[in-house]
Amino acid sequence: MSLVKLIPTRLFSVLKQGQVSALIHTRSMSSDADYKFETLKVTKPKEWVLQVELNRPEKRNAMNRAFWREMVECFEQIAQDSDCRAVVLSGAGKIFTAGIDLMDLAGSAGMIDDGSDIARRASKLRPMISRFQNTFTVIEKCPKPVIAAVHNACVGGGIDMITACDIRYCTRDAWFQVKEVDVGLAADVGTLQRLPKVVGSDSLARELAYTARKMMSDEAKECGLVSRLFNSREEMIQGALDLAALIATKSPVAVQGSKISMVYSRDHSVQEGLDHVAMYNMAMFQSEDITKAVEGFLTKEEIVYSKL
Ligand SMILES: CCC/C=C/C=C/C(=O)SCCNC(=O)CCNC(=O)[C@H](O)C(C)(C)COP(=O)(O)OP(=O)(O)OC[C@H]1O[C@@H](n2cnc3c(N)ncnc32)[C@H](O)[C@@H]1OP(=O)(O)O
Repeated sequence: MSLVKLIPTRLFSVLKQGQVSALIHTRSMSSDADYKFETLKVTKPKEWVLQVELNRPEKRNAMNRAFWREMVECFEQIAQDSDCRAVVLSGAGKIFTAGIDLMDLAGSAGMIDDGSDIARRASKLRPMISRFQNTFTVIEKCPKPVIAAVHNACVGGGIDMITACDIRYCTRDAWFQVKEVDVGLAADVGTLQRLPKVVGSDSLARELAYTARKMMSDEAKECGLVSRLFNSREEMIQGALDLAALIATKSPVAVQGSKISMVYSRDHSVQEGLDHVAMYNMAMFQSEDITKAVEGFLTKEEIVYSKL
C-alpha cells in the first residue's frame, strides 16, 4: 500500500471525532465589505489576503481616538475571519503614519487633570494605557501573519505598531523615529519591549529611544527592522501582497501555529517554547493538512486547504 493511502486512513479517522473540525466551525467568514471603519480602509486585493490601510491621509494617518479603538475591532475580526490567511498593513497618502494624534494627546492631558487626588487620577490612567497597548497587541495575538508595508515616515506610535507585526517591508525613502521622548513620554505601547528583540540590539534600541534620531531605510534594513527595501510604494505593496498570497497557499494550521509558537518562544526559554509547541502540536499534528501536504508532495497536485 502506498504512503498516500496509509496516512489518510489514520488521520481522517481522528478528524471524524471532530477534534479539528469543531475548531474550524467556530470561525466566521466575512468579506472586506464587513469591515467598516472611519480610520481604516480594509480591502481584499487577493484571495485569502486583506489589506488594512491607515486612512487619514490629510492628517498623515495620525492615530486619533477612533483609530485606537478601531484597530482592536479590526484585528479581533480578522482573527476570526476564516477567509483571511494573511494581512498587509499600509498607510494611505504621503506617509505611513505620524504617530499619535497630538491634538488628542493634548486634549487627553487636559481631561485627566480634573483637580482630583493624584492616586485617583493615576488609577484612571492605568486602564487607559492598557487599552492603548492592546491596540497593537491585538496584531500579535491575531494568528494570521501581518506584513507592515512602510513608506516615507513612520513616527512614534508607528514604531510601536510595526514592531508588533510579523514582517516589515519599506521603501527606500522610508524613515523611522522613536519620537516619544520629544513629546515628553517614555514610549508605553510596545516599542521599548519589542524593538530590542526585533533588531537584536539593546544598544541600538536604547540609542533610538533616548535620542529620537531618525533612522533611514538602509540602516533599518541593516539592523533587521525591515527585511526588504523597494524603490516605490507601488512596488512595495505589490511585494507585500505577493508575500501574503504565498503565505496563504500554505497550510493555515501550520502558518498560524508557527506564528503562535514564535510569539510565545520570543518571551520564553528554549525549553518552555519547545514544551509549548509540543502541547500545541498534540492537537494540530492530527490535522488533515499534514495528510494533504504529503499527498500534494507525492502527486504534485495543487493542495487545497480548508478554511481556518
Ligand atoms: C498612551 C499613548 C501611547 C502612544 C504614544 C505615541 C506617541 C507618539 O506617537 S510620539 C510622535 C508624535 N508625532 C509627531 O511628533 C509627528 C508630528 N508630525 C510631523 O512631524 C509631520 O507632520 C510629519 C514629518 C510626520 C509629516 O510632515 P508633512 O510636512 O508631510 O505634513 P504636515 O504639513 O506637518 O501635516 C499635515 C497635516 O497633518 C497634521 N498632523 C501631522 N502629524 C500629526 C500628529 N501627530 N497629530 C495630529 N495631526 C498631525 C498636521 O497638523 C497637518 O494638519 P493641517 O494643518 O490640518 O493640514
